[in-house]
Amino acid sequence: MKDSPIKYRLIKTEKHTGARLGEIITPHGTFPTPMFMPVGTLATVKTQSPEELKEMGAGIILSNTYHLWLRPGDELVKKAGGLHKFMNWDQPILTDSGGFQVFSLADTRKIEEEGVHFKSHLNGAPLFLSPEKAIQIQNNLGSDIMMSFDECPQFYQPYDYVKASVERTSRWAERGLNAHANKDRQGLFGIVQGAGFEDLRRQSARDLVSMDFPGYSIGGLAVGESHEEMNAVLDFTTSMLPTNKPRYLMGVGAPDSLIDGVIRGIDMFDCVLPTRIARNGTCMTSRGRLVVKNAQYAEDFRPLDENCDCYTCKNYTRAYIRHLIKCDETFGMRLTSTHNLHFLINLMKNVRQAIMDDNLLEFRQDFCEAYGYNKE
Ligand SMILES: CN(C)CCSCc1cc(N)cc2c(=O)[nH]c(N)nc12
Ligand SMILES: [Zn+2]
Repeated sequence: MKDSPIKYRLIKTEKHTGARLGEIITPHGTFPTPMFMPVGTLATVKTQSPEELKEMGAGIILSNTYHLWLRPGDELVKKAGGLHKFMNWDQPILTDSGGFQVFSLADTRKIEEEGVHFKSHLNGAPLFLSPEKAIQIQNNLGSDIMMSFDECPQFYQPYDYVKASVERTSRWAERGLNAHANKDRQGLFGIVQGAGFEDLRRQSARDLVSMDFPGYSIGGLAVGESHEEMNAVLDFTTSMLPTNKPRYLMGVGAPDSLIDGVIRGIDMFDCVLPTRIARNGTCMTSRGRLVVKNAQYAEDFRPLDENCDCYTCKNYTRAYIRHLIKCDETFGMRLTSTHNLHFLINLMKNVRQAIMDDNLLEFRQDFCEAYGYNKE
């Protein structure tokens, strides 16, 4: 896409892996890659203010087409001046297309060439999403990076089902591109599907690359397959994509998956993990997961992570946070969410440095040993 508002600048490739250091330029600012993107499904990254997100180095956040279409409605957000104004976030925003939520949330859905008929997960009302509708909603939201409407098949679906699904997703991508109203202000990514089948991933990538999207998402992963299966798909998929465009691995992930995705040439990641596990007091630390609710921390007056410089670790102890979580105090979830988001954003900062220093594999070895991953 010649005049796309989304530009990728490749700065350096890491000497021993497929990892790359880059930056993505958008109408709302530029962010470095590889980057972890906090998820703000309902126009808020749960418990965090925009100022706190900027403070911790969040370069871009996610929001969600399906959820915002249902509540408060994309027309309302448009009337408010778009998502940036509505949620007081003046940096880049990426929205998913709603496809995934229809397949993961909605009851009784019927997939047709035209689009998907399903029932609202909120009140059971009949709904219909098509590629054109998904693009129109994202145009109304005004996100900087939009996603094509796709089907995310389960990883273990039979070959013939996945083949038909990939071919329909490619047709949907083209329809979405034709329906895109703000090509000068919003970039649209194609989403590569194909489950674990190399030839179907190649067919999907070839179809989408021929449409010249400004960036490409790798979908259909982080849907229950093993870590090894995900890595195997990435091993052959990223090389099918152009090197001068960003690659976004959707729905990933845990610290080891982020590092392994970067090694295989991924630039962008998103996952609800940090805020989701924070709500029940589970924290990611440099020494592995710590469930602060556990009794062993009742009189532990150390920070969650003695190697962390986040607001939570600089000011509060495990004992205090455990007390708040046990009493269902909202501030407890705020503190654990702050720490977990900071942990993944900071991990990506350290990974970018390791790419600069050409020692990403040593970094991975040290990180995984300290975290307790029994890596080979
Ligand atoms: C906030 N996030 C949970 C939502 C953004 S990522 C959602 C998401 C996650 C995963 N794993 C696969 C896919 C996929 O194949 N297609 C789409 N459109 N979205 C996906
Ligand atoms: Zn911390």
